[in-house]
Amino acid sequence: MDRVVLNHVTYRYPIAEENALNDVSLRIKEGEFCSIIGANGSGKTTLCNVIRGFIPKFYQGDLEGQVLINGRDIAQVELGSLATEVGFVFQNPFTQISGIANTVYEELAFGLENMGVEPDVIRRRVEDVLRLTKTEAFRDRNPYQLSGGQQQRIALAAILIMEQDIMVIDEPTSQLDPQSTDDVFEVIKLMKDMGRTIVLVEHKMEQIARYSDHIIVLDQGRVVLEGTPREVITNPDCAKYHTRLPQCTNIGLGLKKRGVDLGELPITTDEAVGQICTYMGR
Ligand SMILES: Nc1ncnc2c1ncn2[C@@H]1O[C@H](COP(=O)(O)OP(=O)(O)OP(=O)(O)O)[C@@H](O)[C@H]1O
Repeated sequence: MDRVVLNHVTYRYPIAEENALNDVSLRIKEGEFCSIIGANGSGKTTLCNVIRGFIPKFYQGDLEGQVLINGRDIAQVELGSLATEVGFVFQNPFTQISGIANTVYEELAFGLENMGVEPDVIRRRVEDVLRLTKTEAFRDRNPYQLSGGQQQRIALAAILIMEQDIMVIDEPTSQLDPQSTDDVFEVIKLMKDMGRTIVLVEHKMEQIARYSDHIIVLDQGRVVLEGTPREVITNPDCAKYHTRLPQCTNIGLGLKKRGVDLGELPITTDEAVGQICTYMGR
């Protein structure tokens, strides 16, 4: 089943001179990990805002085309109802924290309490999510006193607990160090393993190559490339759209130029290590 479908979506912000999205058509299947990449200003956040219904519900402007979430046209769906199907996390976790919870435990319980979920069920779900996201150590800490990486994991835990099908996650690691980035990707992978559909905007190509099922490349509001990580990353046009290739792919290309052919271009470190070992007869 397709969780997200866009048919010929074009959108222009109020008083903007250019369209932010131009005739975008795409499909994101149930359980798929789909990454959106592209240069600054290519329309990634705008696309996220379309999928979570903020365009056209909060943003005015001209929207053409059709957006289906779980088969329903969002033009006919209330934002409140959409919020039960689409969860989202954005770049700055600080802005996601409710500001009224004294502890991480209360922060995680907050959304469920608002929905009137039974206290026993809330306790069980909070415990489960703390365990699954390996954030038990923070349970009694004030969310504002956590580091950026820890806050981002709590922001992800807070949407995981809501049990929506579709997770829209926009540049969650842009302010994080490498270890925190890995921790955040582990939580996103956990969401995928739990069957959630992931729509991720990211610039970190190593992680995108490793975790995604599908990559969509945007350029000036258009879908210019899409496919599996291998199809997109090894496409010679990929770099043209101001996307960086994974380091191991660059190394593969560099070796090829010097006459060392490893076979298929590696897109992950593990692949590169395997190919180099084979080449060296190890
Ligand atoms: N609220 C707004 N009003 C008018 N124009 C906007 C608004 N938000 C974004 N835009 C414009 O729409 C286009 C797409 O912006 P968007 O933020 O979706 O790109 P992006 O790919 O997410 O960029 P980045 O990587 O910098 O976050 C840009 O030209 C941007 O200037």
